[in-house]
Amino acid sequence: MSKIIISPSILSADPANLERDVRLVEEAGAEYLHIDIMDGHFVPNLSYSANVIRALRKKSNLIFDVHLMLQDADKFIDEFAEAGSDIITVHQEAVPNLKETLKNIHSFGKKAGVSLKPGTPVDMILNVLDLTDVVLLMTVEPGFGGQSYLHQVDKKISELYKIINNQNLNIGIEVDGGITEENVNRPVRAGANIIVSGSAIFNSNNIKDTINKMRKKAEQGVQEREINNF
Ligand SMILES: O=C(CO)[C@@H](O)[C@H](O)COP(=O)(O)O
Ligand SMILES: [Co+2]
Repeated sequence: MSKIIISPSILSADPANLERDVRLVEEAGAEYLHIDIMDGHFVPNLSYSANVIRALRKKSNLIFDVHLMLQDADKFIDEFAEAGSDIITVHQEAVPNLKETLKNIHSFGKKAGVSLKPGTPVDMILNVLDLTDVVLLMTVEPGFGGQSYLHQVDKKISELYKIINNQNLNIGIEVDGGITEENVNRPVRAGANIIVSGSAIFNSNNIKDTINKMRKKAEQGVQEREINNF
């Protein structure tokens, strides 16, 4: 069974209680912490800076999964690496020379991710898969938490899953946006193994219970995938 990784997105955490909320998801068994960085240009919203990563690094042993929604990501890789990121993901749509950016991320000893907006085809990253540790498929338009999952991305997830399997590559497939315990089995059935979830986790009454249920439902998705031989 391929291991499911849960990456709670702190965009939906309580900004006045970030340390507490990060501790809650860590105690609940999450493996990653998803940190959205927005610049108001690539996406019409602003969020955290590297300072938040630097501060949380002292408080948490979670794997920091940093999603850069920046028009000028290349300018900031060194800063986000130094601040304590473990995985640094850039958007294919925002980076002029993706190969060089991924090599730069690796030069800091970090894992390199590439993200695609819902409308960007998988073809756009086929030439960089050998430099990629994680592909982050957006299942909403990037910019905001609390949106609804776009089911049309399911096809793209299974397309990528087949490519990765056929080429025997060691690349995680991460999905981000609108994921809840009710729908998580769908992207997993299609091939995803890293699950980002913000509002469904942080707005729930019982974070631990929600993460446990989400993981269980995701594991069912893995079984369904294996049975159907997707
Ligand atoms: O990158 C983004 C949004 O651009 C996400 O990581 C959101 O933070 C996910 O939030 P939910 O859709 O799960 O509420
Ligand atoms: Co994100």
